[in-house]
Amino acid sequence: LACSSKYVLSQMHPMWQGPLAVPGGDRQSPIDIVVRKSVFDSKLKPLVTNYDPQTCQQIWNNGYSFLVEYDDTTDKSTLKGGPLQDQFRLCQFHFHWGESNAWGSEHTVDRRLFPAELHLVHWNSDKYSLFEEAVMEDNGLAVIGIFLKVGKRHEGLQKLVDALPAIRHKDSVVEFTRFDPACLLPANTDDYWTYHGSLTTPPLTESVSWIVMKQHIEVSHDQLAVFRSLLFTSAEEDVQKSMVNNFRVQQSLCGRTVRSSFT
Ligand SMILES: N/C(=N\S(N)(=O)=O)N1CCCC1
Ligand SMILES: [Zn+2]
Repeated sequence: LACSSKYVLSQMHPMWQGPLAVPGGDRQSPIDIVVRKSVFDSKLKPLVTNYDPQTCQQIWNNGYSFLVEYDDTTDKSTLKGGPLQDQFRLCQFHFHWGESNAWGSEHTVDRRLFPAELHLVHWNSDKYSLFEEAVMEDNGLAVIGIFLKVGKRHEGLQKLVDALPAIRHKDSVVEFTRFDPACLLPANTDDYWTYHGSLTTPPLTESVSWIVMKQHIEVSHDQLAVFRSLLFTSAEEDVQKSMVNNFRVQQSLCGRTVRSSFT
């Protein structure tokens, strides 16, 4: 992928409407994290998350993934520390996964694919007053990426899995309350990689400080199978398409440095 051109065509997943010209295009996501090329930065701090389960509002199928949305009208669920200078507000989290356990994540580590990846999306509430503003700015967003591996059942995830059959079709939404996203964080949140990148779905804006956790979480095969029972398509459409492989292809690093918080 040419990194110098003003506009690059991003190889969007076939499910997405054709190639999309992306402004700038030299700090796109996801990427492969080449561990031996990452640079340890001793100034990187531990992440500080402060999530209030009372701000959890709804879960819905947006036709790309399913999202759990939080009330971000106040600073009740926040992220700070890590590589961040400011305080960020949690607005939603969602996942990307494959049709098989062999692939599904957006980021890779030394080309290693995981069956799924969780993204917790936050926006800079010190500098902006709405997500929609922050999404256009260099330091507007911070997304925590967490890899999922197939193994033991994730008890905290089950409440979310049980809600999925109610949002099988695109644009379906159900109330979803009192869910603490902290239960989805790995035990160790001190070890992470961080780099400047973009959203991995439209509008693909280059406004994201990515924080990719080194430690994965485990979910059961059956829990992932329920993710795959979701549909890309709305109830009215004649042909129903399984919601799988909703990940973007890897983008060029274009000279960026990935920093690590650990040696
Ligand atoms: N692509 C996105 N997040 S991601 N996959 O880059 O974390 N989003 C699109 C609008 C809100 C978040
Ligand atoms: Zn995502």
